[in-house]
Amino acid sequence: MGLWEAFLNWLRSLFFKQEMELSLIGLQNAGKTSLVNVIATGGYSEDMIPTVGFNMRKVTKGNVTIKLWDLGGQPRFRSMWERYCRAVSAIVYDFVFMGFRPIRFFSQDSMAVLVSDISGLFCVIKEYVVDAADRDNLSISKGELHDLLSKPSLTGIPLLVLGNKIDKPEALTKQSLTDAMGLKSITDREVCCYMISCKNSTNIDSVIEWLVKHSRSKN
Ligand SMILES: Nc1nc2c(ncn2[C@@H]2O[C@H](COP(=O)(O)OP(=O)(O)OP(=O)(O)O)[C@@H](O)[C@H]2O)c(=O)[nH]1
Ligand SMILES: [Mg+2]
Repeated sequence: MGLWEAFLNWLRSLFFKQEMELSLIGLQNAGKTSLVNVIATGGYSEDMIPTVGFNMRKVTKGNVTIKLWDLGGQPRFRSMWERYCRAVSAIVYDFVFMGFRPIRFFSQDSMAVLVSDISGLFCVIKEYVVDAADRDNLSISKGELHDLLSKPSLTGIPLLVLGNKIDKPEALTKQSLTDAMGLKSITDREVCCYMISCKNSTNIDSVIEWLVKHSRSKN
């Protein structure tokens, strides 16, 4: 960035403070709190405590202040997702890719692992990964997102879908994620998808850029 441009940005920041409010949702263990940490401080830890209820954190990037609602992903906290998504500038839906290398139906089996996180019965459902029943669970997972988006209170709110943990070899491709979650069928709002790794800070810049772009003027 040239000196002149930096000066202009500084001048702009004095007069045009931007702010945005963001809800981070997704299944337990998806990496939501890790993403908040990476955005806020660049720090990453393997040793995380599941979020109970929610945490709120304010992060400032340039002249943009981002208020992040980091919601718990465990089943008992999911009923509050809608409440915390109302009136925010954008929804970020965070996915986890983990588990085992499936034998068949690569993307679906991987997503079935994701579904197992919804149920909170990871060990039990893990055994169904290559079973046809898991494909039913995949549609439940997809249903979670589409169900949330169908709430009238969330009409038109832009959606950023993040496929996290792409550092893992079993991670889905962006195309598989898009297909598996039926993202193409969402036509009533802006939808964007990035594949990220909090661990390696992959594509975190793009996420921040998207957030800053979607912030709104305070004055
Ligand atoms: N390999 C890998 N692990 C990650 C990544 N991001 C997060 N994790 C790990 O995933 C686990 C869960 O991360 P959290 O950030 O606590 O997940 P969460 O979505 O906040 O979970 P809840 O608060 O229960 O909803 C931790 O062990 C993290 O270290 C990543 O990019 N790659
Ligand atoms: Mg958390």
